[in-house]
Amino acid sequence: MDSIPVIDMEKVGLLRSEAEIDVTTLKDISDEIKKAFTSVGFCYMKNHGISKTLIESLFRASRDFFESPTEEKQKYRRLQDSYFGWMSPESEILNPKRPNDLKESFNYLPSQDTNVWPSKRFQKINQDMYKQCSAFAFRLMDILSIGLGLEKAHFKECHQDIGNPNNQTALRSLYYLPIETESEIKPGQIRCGEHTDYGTITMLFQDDIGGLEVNINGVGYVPATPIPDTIVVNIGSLMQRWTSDHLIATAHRVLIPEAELKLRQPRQSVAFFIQPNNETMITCLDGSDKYTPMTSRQYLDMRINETVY
Ligand SMILES: O=C(O)CCC(=O)C(=O)O
Ligand SMILES: [Fe+2]
Repeated sequence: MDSIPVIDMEKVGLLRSEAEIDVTTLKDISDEIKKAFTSVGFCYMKNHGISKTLIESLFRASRDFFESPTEEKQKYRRLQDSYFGWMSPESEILNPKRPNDLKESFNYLPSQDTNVWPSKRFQKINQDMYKQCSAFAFRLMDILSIGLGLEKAHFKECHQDIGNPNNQTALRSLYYLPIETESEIKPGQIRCGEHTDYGTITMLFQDDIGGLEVNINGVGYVPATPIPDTIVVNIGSLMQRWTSDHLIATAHRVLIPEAELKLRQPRQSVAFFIQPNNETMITCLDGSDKYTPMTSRQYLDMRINETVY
């Protein structure tokens, strides 16, 4: 596979109730998804059933927040030993060989909510989005369990505490600042440096600006061109480790689009980073000893420690 496939989730997405989805349907779709995740590590999903109105509301509310004065945003900044809250522009470096990422973000985990928000509305939209993303994530868990020949409930059970303190699954709104002139950009600086995601799976909602690129094996970096109403879904490195490199966590990055018009525009995206419960042992599912077992939390902490802040 040398491009990112589009998978139709109509029969297994949130437009269907769980009772409507039989194992044969899950098996069929899991074969298709597995093909994508064992080769490209990425796919687009359409007809996922997550409310379009809710997604649009989150993009709008996040943008209002990011475009508010820095002094205002400071009130909601991420506190030490917590992931919840605002992270200022250029505060993260995903590829240490490059200058700081040209982005800022707002992270939400229900269990770390300090109840300090720019507005009740922003909080409610994040809460609702977190719930819908979790519901869709559980559908993905069933599909992956079946696709890998495990009990249907296997991955669901390992993720059942999403939203609770012993699970680090997070919703992150990202804002890539508009670049007024090229002189603002340091040599080698991009919107988000090359990296693989840390967890099980990432669900990414992007606007129409573009810039996300995916390093397909044997092909090189290809654009993950925005396709309206789809989510970009990719495997994280914990899942690659868990499956002894069967499912692959593909490196990706966000460039600054060259087109003059787009250069002066901000870009927005929203990511839902799915993590297993903290104490879940990540032991190679094929019974091999390719990777040393460690808990989901130990693995996440190891990866976070490698990220430069
Ligand atoms: O904004 C994007 O399109 C991708 C962001 C990303 O890869 C990440 O935050 O892990
Ligand atoms: Fe990423």
